[in-house]
Amino acid sequence: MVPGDAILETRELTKDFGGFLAVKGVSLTVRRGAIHALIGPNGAGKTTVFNLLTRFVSPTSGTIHFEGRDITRERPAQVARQGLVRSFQISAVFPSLSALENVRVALQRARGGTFRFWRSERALAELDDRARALLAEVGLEQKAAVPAVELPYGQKRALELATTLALEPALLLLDEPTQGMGHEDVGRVAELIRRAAQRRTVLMVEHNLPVVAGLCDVITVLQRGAVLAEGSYAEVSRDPRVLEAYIGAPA
Ligand SMILES: Nc1ncnc2c1ncn2[C@@H]1O[C@H](COP(=O)(O)OP(=O)(O)OP(=O)(O)O)[C@@H](O)[C@H]1O
Repeated sequence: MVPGDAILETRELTKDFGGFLAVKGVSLTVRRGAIHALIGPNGAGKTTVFNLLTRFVSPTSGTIHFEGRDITRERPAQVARQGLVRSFQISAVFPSLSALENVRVALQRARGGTFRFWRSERALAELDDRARALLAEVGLEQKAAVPAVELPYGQKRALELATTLALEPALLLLDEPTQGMGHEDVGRVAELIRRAAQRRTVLMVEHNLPVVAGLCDVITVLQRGAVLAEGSYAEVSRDPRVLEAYIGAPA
């Protein structure tokens, strides 16, 4: 997908935690269809930006527009319903349920609002096609019957991704999707993100720079709460200010 119009725009987004400016005037444009990374040294404000976007935290000043609509003061659930969804925001994996059951529950929540225990087996079975399609999308079609607790770590993360995709995000926020993974799982998850991004926009916080280099169209570098640089990986990785922020010395 060629990145297009802006799906998300922040203007001068600022968060003051009792005198400490964790986010300072961040104006960020995420283009439709892009895989956009937010990187930066520890404490740069990446998580706070995510919390502002999902409305877990209210900005001190500035605005957030999603799909052209001002969501600056909306509630997290409203924002999620409009399609701005953070992985693990709503979905949680139930360990004793099978992979398929987990995705079915996520689909029910997305469609029905509340978890309706009284739904018949037959009604649940109707969700199976969609649930199986989502499992296939994350490469777990052979694991449908396996209880989530028995899946290895990388597959559990893939299942979490499937339960998030059940919410039909237009913009998927991923918070360090490869954190804590071994080399093999990192490659697999990167491939899953690439696939998921074929029909969606992705904004991710990621510390693994080779993953960012291989996956992301646009990279915004934050430092001390402000945007330091933005561009392709090739551009930002040779920017002396970025090198200095990461290495702590001029290039
Ligand atoms: N609720 C809070 N109250 C006060 N300070 C906070 C709060 N949340 C975050 N901060 C501070 O804001 C700064 C930015 O934190 P944030 O977690 O957004 O950075 P980050 O870029 O996500 O870092 P990391 O890569 O380590 O996760 C840090 O100095 C942090 O201590």
